[in-house]
Amino acid sequence: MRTRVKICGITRRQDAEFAVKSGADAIGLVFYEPSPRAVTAAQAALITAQLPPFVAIVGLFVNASAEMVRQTLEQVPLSLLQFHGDESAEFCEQFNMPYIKAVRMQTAADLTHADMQFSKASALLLDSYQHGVPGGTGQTFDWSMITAISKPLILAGGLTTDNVAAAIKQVSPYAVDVSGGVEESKGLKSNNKISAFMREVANA
Ligand SMILES: O=C(O)c1ccccc1NCC(=O)[C@H](O)[C@H](O)COP(=O)(O)O
Repeated sequence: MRTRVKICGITRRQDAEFAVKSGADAIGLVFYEPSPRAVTAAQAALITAQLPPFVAIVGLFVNASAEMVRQTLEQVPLSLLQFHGDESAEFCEQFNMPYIKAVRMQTAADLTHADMQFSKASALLLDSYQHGVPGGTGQTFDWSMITAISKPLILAGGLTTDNVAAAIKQVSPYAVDVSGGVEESKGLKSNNKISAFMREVANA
């Protein structure tokens, strides 16, 4: 099966459109103010306004209030929610929307525990653990910690054109998620890097 691609941390409309034109299955919008990739709901509405159908628009939240998630949902046509903080399963499930739970991998047990705890998640997204940094670290983690789970697995954390083929070969994820690896500078994506990344995934 083809490996899906999500390009996360999009802050400009032209980057969203180029990602989709290049074959990305999903784009991610970061609704977490301390991030250099943060967007407001109003910006996100503009970024996504002209996107074609059948592309998933994923809204990323880190320990946001339920009210903030609801307000964002009112303004942005999100297909999926991504929770990248310490949210409980109960919190994630209250919006009656499909959701992805991010797991910051320190040990293999983190994955098996999250698989059970977030039994209603559409997928688990595995990211690198770095103390005090919720995500977008640009760091890989030890993929040998990954074991089979009961739901689709999205591999993230430090993926680039140089390592994504090896990652797919070793992990066989449902999808890969990239942010820093396709940027020219924080928050600004590079068309050349997106094209090269998509080529590597297609050939993997
Ligand atoms: O991108 C951020 O700044 C960010 C901040 C807080 C939580 C998550 C964040 N990003 C998540 C992602 O973009 C990716 O899903 C993932 O962390 C991989 O990022 P990267 O290692 O840069 O490819």
